[in-house]
Amino acid sequence: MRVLMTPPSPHVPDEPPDLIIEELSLRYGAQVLCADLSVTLPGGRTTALLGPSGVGKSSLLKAIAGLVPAHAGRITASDGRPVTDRVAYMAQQDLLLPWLCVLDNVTLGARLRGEVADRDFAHHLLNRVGLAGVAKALPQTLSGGMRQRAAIARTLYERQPFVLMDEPFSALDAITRARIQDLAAELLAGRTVLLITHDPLEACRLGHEMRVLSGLPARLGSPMTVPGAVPRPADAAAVLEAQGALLRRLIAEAA
Ligand SMILES: Nc1ncnc2c1ncn2[C@@H]1O[C@H](COP(=O)(O)OP(=O)(O)OP(=O)(O)O)[C@@H](O)[C@H]1O
Repeated sequence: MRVLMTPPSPHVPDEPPDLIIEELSLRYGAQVLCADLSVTLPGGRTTALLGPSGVGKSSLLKAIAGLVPAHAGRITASDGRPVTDRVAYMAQQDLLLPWLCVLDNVTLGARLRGEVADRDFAHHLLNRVGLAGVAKALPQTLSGGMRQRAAIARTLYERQPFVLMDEPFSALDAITRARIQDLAAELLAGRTVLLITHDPLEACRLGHEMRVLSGLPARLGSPMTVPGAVPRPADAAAVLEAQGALLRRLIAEAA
């Protein structure tokens, strides 16, 4: 029988590092996405990042992960250690390897690092995301939402101090989404998380702070916060109020 409680994570640092972005400039050829962008993502907290399509949210995430080169600027950790080799990154596309079963996709990072895979933890995660019955299935036999849950399990399996998630719950139905959001909040406690979402309610449920990226070149609005511990109940008055305020800010920024 698989354990039902989350095993203690050996990788949560005592003092989760801040992620510090200084004077960052990102470009694709002549297209300038951002210039002189500076922000500190607080250690051990989840920052929800919203903004119009095409503003550069995914590119920012990829730059932090080291997948897109910065034209100028610095991305560092407050503990002075490197960032890119301590990042768990979940892209918009699930990037599951089609020739590996779900379980082997979840433990892929360990295999790539030459570590012995923690199969108990992987099974635990698959159980928690509702995929215990398809651990041995190939990704192409799963629905879009199931594939996304497998990718979430793979990201949570990594237990890195920095977690970057690009619209991780977008393919999930409303009930599954709420359940997996709760699981993510539980397992991401103590991590420094940047979560891209287009859903103001999701941002207000999961974010210790919310930021809106807008404009060309893009700039970040001041942080918004909501009282209460995450994950916040979707129907809490403070969450609904913040959701409205966030939506108004998104509309104002788009005008
Ligand atoms: N590899 C690339 N080469 C050239 N241009 C790119 C590349 N990736 C993204 N872009 C462009 O950069 C801009 C920002 O894209 P990005 O995907 O970062 O935006 P986004 O805010 O994440 O959008 P969405 O919310 O739709 O996912 C867009 O104009 C996009 O076309």
